[in-house]
Amino acid sequence: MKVGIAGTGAIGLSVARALDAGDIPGFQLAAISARRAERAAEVNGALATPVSVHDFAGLAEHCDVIIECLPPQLFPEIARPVLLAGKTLIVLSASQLLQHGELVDLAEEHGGKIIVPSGAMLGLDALKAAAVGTITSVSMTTRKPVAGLQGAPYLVKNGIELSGITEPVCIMSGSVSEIAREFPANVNVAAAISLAGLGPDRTTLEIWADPGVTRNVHSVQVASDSSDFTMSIEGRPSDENPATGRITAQSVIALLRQMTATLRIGT
Ligand SMILES: NC(=O)C1=CN([C@@H]2O[C@H](COP(=O)(O)OP(=O)(O)OC[C@H]3O[C@@H](n4cnc5c(N)ncnc54)[C@H](OP(=O)(O)O)[C@@H]3O)[C@@H](O)[C@H]2O)C=CC1
Ligand SMILES: O=C([O-])CC(=O)C(=O)O
Repeated sequence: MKVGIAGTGAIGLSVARALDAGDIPGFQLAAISARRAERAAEVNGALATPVSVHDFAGLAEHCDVIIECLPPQLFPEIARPVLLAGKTLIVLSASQLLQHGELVDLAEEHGGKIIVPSGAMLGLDALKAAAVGTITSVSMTTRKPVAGLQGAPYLVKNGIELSGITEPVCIMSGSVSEIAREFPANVNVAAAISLAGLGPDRTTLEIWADPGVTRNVHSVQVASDSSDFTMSIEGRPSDENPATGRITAQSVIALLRQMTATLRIGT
């Protein structure tokens, strides 16, 4: 299958390299999309087999599977042409699905598929299994280094300055739906958890800026009629973007490998 990568930053570049190295059987990197021609040239320079560069419509036309690794606000621009063409869209900016439910309808109408990888989170398998029964509560806490939150629209709008903090500060708490509107680049994990479990209105979230952590730390507590469980992950930052955990790109590679695997483990 031909893969197109939209956005070649921390996640996109890592996945492009794995495809280029032949580490994902059954999938071939066919095209990329970049904001700047220099970036596209830089990425192609790092690949053994350079690929063509397209705009989003071109990726939709030339590829079977398109991996969205873009700044969150561009999500509808890539999702529309891909889903209209009935192709498969792998979504990293998962928070955007909460605001763009119409794109799921578009996929349904045109035979497109939307896949949200586990990304920087764990335990989506157990949560989906619990959701077959009755989940009573899902509560999540995310702690981030201050640098990972700088520039978030909510902080800018409310004039919240975090650079001098010496103690952890709870920046916002509420439902995932409420928080996703204010922190689009910081709640992809929470969005995926909510979509796998109780839904964004009933999944609660606290976001902390913590000067004592150097990694994103996500903890989730689940209560259900089949099981109660607690999950926690400390993601090591990627080299290219300290706000993005290194495991995120690895999760996409694992997802692609699983799509063609004979032996498949986990939900
Ligand atoms: N689901 C999950 O668990 C996780 C999801 N994410 C999300 O995944 C997404 C990607 O993350 P990450 O790779 O770290 O982000 P980066 O900022 O590292 O990369 C984004 C890339 O998109 C490029 N880009 C910007 N505009 C365009 C455009 N118009 N056309 C093509 N490319 C463009 C940027 O180029 P340039 O540098 O030139 O602007 C950059 O190379 C983000 O939304 C992030 O929030 C992140 C971590 C975990
Ligand atoms: O932990 C990460 O790598 C990124 C993150 O918080 C998110 O996108 O929700």
